[in-house]
Amino acid sequence: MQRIAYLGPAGTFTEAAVRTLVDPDAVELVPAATPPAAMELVRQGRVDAACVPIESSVEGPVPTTIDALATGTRLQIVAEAVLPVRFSVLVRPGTTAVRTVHTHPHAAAQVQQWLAAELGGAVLTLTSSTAAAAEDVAAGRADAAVSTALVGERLGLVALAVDVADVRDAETRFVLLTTPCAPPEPTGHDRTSVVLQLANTPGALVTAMAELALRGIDLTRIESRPTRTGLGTYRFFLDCTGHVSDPLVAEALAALHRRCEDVRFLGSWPAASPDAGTVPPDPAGSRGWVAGLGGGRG
Ligand SMILES: O=C(O)C(=O)C[C@]1(C(=O)O)C=C[C@@H](O)C=C1
Repeated sequence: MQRIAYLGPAGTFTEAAVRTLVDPDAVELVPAATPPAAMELVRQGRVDAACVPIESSVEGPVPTTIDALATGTRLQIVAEAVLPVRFSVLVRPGTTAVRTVHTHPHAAAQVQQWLAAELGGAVLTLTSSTAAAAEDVAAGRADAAVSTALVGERLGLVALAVDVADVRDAETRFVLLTTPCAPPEPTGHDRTSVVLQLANTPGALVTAMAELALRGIDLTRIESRPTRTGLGTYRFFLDCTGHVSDPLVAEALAALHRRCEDVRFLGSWPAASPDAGTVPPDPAGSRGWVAGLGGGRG
């Protein structure tokens, strides 16, 4: 039976995400304390894959996830899920006063206005996940948790408020990671991701991005993170539409490989929403034209 690690404990949004990506009855789900810990289990061969949050529509990237993708042995994204994120504020039955609130940093950022308005005096403590926060409430270590309705039911907590979110329609993207493998077959609505290490020369980033732009490939996300080797030294995370087997994407990746000090391929996988678009298939037949020149044609 395949073993899949996820950001636990049971009841996190990440568990809900992994359940949409794999058949939960056909795999063993293994909770891990943090995204890097889940990813390390894959690197050590102790699980077959890991599901971790990577991006929130409100808070942007999940730094621990993307840093762990850029360092250590390479892992590859093979699938993604995008889930709507709505929080419940959970307390033990009979709670009358809330002096302490526990939650995950991304959840805190998504409910800060609500917390200020409704539980202004309460002290906020950050936890490794929303489910860990709910476990703290059940164990009496906190008065309230910003968490999921599901985990509240599991732990016998009651909701002080449901559907709490400063920003309506917030979503989080989760990815399923494995050791390097042949990417899933292209679907026509795929996403490709790389991490670039660029020389510190004028125009290095803009020329790297131009390799995508000139080929009509849509850049869907760009992120920079410090390499931690000195001030002002960053690596860049680029997501674009298309699949490594699309000739234009392959050409762009080859060009990036020539231009950059290092390119780490993070995978090509089916996009969760079809808005990922497609990459033009070389409509002018330019590749065939060049190939023909070698044979004296054209
Ligand atoms: O704590 C959880 O339930 C998670 O799955 C993590 C996570 C995140 O890292 O963004 C997922 C979605 C919410 O935005 C809050 C927390």
